[in-house]
Amino acid sequence: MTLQETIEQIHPLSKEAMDRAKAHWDGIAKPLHSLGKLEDVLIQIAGITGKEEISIEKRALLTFCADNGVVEENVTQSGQEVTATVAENFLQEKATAAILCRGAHADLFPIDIGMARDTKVPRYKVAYGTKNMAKGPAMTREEAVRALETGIAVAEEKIAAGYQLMATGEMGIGNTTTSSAMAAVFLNQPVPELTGRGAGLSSEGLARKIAAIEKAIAINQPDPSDPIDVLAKVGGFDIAGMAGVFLAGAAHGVPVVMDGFISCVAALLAARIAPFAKDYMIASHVSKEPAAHLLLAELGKEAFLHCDMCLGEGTGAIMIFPILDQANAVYRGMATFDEAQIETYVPLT
Ligand SMILES: O=C(O)c1ccc[n+]([C@@H]2O[C@H](COP(=O)([O-])O)[C@@H](O)[C@H]2O)c1
Ligand SMILES: Cc1cc2nc[nH]c2cc1C
Repeated sequence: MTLQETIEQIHPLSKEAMDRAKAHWDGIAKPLHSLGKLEDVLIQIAGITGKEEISIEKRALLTFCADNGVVEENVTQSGQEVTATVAENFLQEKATAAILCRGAHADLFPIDIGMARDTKVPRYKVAYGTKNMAKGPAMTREEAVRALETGIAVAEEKIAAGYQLMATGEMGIGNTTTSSAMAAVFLNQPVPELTGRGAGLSSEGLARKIAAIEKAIAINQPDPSDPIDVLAKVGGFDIAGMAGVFLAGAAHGVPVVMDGFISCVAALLAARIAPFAKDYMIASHVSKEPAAHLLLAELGKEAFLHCDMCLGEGTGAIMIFPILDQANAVYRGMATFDEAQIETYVPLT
């Protein structure tokens, strides 16, 4: 579907399915709501799919790989060539996300949405990297829409293949610089408060990164009320691809798990494009990057894990798959009050 068609297909969650899922939890022989957020997330998934039964066995991690022209400003610890190296390692189970996917029974799909080099990673390239946003717009508006629609198309491909749960990930040297820029515009907060050390940076490097972001915002003047303008001027192709996945998941009734800082920025971009898309997103962890908790708060999301992770690739999102599985095992397999011959539990007030 096009971006516009996708936006038009995004509706509120099914309240009826959520009521049925809640009633199912309440009938299970254990104190009411004693699995807390684990109960809530399955109720959310019921609302997303419209079904009381939860099926999340077939799951995919979509990891968008892209390069960022702003690396010219010396805002990263490693060189741009690392993007391509790690991206190829996804295919050989040599990157962290690949190992975690194996453990969580998830299929990993790396996607070249805009790397500066060609690799063996499936090519959905919008361009060979973005332009340096400290000197002008990172991409054209047309490229921004095409990158969003690439994410939508990849997600739709996986949904058509039967995937029931999707996670978002990225790989792109320099993408914490673009993410901090987008976060500063969307949250209307000072750049230094939203900017961290990314994949590792000295204090001088951090100062250069803050200056580059401030310059990019000053020269491009992104319009906070126009999310695609913000993406085009100070964003990246990986962020656009992930936002496309959030939008497609919402349009097709498939839950999408958020990852760390960059993924949270993509989630906020999707929510600014289509506000109901928020309800289809599941938060996983709180990244160590300073803006992560602010983005989650803005989205009204609470994460399961606080592990100070800042690896990206979708690693935090995959970490919650076993947690969701355990919750679903209880939801599916536990005896009800009737079966366990326990009188209905009445909560103390
Ligand atoms: O997901 C996060 O919260 C996160 C935080 C910091 C860094 N990263 C990863 O590190 C890379 C970006 O870091 P940098 O310093 O090059 O902007 C990129 O490939 C991300 O996957 C990821
Ligand atoms: C080695 C390496 C692996 C990564 N994975 C995600 N971002 C990364 C950045 C670096 C530098």
